Amino acid sequence: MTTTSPWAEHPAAPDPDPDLQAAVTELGAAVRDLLETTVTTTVPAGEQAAVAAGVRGLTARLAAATRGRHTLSALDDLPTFRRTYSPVTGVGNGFAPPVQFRREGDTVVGETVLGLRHEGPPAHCHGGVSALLMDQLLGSAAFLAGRWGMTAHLVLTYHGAVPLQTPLVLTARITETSGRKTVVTGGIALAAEPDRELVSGEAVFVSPRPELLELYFGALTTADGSPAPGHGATDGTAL
Ligand SMILES: CCCCCCCCCC(=O)SCCNC(=O)CCNC(=O)[C@H](O)C(C)(C)COP(=O)(O)OP(=O)(O)OC[C@H]1O[C@@H](n2cnc3c(N)ncnc32)[C@H](O)[C@@H]1OP(=O)(O)O
Repeated sequence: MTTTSPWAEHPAAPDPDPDLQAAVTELGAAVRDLLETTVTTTVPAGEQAAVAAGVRGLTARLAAATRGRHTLSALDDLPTFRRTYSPVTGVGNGFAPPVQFRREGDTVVGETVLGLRHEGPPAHCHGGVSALLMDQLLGSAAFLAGRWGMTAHLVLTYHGAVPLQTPLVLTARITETSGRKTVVTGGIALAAEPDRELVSGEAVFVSPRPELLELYFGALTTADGSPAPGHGATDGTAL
């Protein structure tokens, strides 16, 4: 398979600690419920203030040990793009629906249901959240075909409002490949009406030239402090 991923030739990390994976997944789910409930609750002010104090106490417990932005989580792996905290697919990210994408022939498909934490117009998805989903969907289609890249161009058309709390289907396919560039199209539709796209779009993904890879990712380390696969230790001048 032709690949444009700078990490594809590096060995995948071993499977993560199952206890940590389970705990992170459960914490992500609990925070997801919390986020959704904070934007839907109608309990009185005093009760909300009391809950806020409790949440701050829990946050302090988690803050006892944290990582910086140049350190991958212990659950993540670049060669396989295991990304636990993605705002779209990450089981550990409470904002994420989360949605998982899979290949079906030459198409990439994902199903999801959005919540009120994703609201823009009342009862409907925020246009920026649709863009977030589309970026990840189209990027995943490139990745699942072995062609990783960063988003260089993303154009969307909003044909119809995307309802919350309603099953959705996301589909995408590659339309063109050339050198480091991959062009992908796709859309979001109701699961009940998969042929009528509410959002459609096209994106160009470009695997960055080596100088940019070094600038963006040169300082990355794995959770144990080793240089991330594909990157040597740097002087820390990466962005
Ligand atoms: C499971 C994993 C799933 C992953 C999904 C992830 C989805 C989310 C992805 C993201 O959010 S990435 C974050 C948002 N994007 C960025 O921050 C990228 C910012 N832009 C850049 O860093 C650079 O512009 C970029 C790396 C995209 C390209 O820089 P390069 O210097 O490597 O590209 P270069 O100028 O050499 O062009 C290489 C090819 O791409 C083409 N190209 C570059 N920019 C383009 C553009 N904007 N539109 C169309 N084509 C473009 C360019 O014409 C050329 O085509 P040809 O080879 O045919 O001549």
